Amino acid sequence: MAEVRARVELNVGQRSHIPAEIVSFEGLKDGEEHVALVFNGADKNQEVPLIRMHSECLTGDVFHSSRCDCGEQLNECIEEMHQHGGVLLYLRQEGRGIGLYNKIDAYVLQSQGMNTYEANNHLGFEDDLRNFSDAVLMLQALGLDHVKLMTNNPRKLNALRNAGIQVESVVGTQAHVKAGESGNRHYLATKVEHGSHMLDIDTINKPKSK
Ligand SMILES: Nc1nc2c(ncn2[C@@H]2O[C@H](COP(=O)(O)OP(=O)(O)OP(=O)(O)O)[C@@H](O)[C@H]2O)c(=O)[nH]1
Ligand SMILES: [Zn+2]
Repeated sequence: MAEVRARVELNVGQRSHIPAEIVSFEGLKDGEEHVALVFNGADKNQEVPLIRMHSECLTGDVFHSSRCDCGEQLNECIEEMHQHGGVLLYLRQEGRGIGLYNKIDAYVLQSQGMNTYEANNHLGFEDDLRNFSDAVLMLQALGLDHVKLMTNNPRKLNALRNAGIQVESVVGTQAHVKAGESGNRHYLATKVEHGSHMLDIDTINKPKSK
């Protein structure tokens, strides 16, 4: 069991124009400072709020790196939740759980020709070290057991369903394709082929059908 530690208002988004609340927790198990952003009081006002479990990506979320789509997904999610309400779980799972320095080592290998999963394996890590049990604790602490889930990753859906959270529907994020040699097309294609992500990279920056 986890519980809410503190909850306070702040404005977020690229122009700091979107009202939200940030929530911290007691009793999480990973030892990481995961937080939730709540939009429009959705945990209290909505029976089945939209949620997203966003894994931290410093290079994408903060620096908008061309190597991935994380920052664009984060902005898309914040805008969507501004419109419709929702709960964004920001999970401190940098590099799919291997950490920032290891991810940078993986980038070095990717620059030499490996794909994202091969690079992880070469460094001695599994494809994906994330588990979502703290995310489940956070949802439970917020009293959420019925949700709509924003993701393209079937592992996240399965993790919630296996933990007894009712996922009523899944909403995909857009394909945020960045062209060129330093772009993320290969990264996105690898996620589809190897990670079973439900992403149509030929829909470039258009909403997926839901
Ligand atoms: N190890 C490693 N991690 C990466 C790499 N690129 C991005 N990440 C991490 O991947 C995580 C995001 O996971 P993704 O697989 O892109 O997407 P997802 O969160 O599983 O799925 P969505 O919900 O659809 O976004 C973040 O923690 C990033 O830091 C990479 O090349 N190597
Ligand atoms: Zn990223």
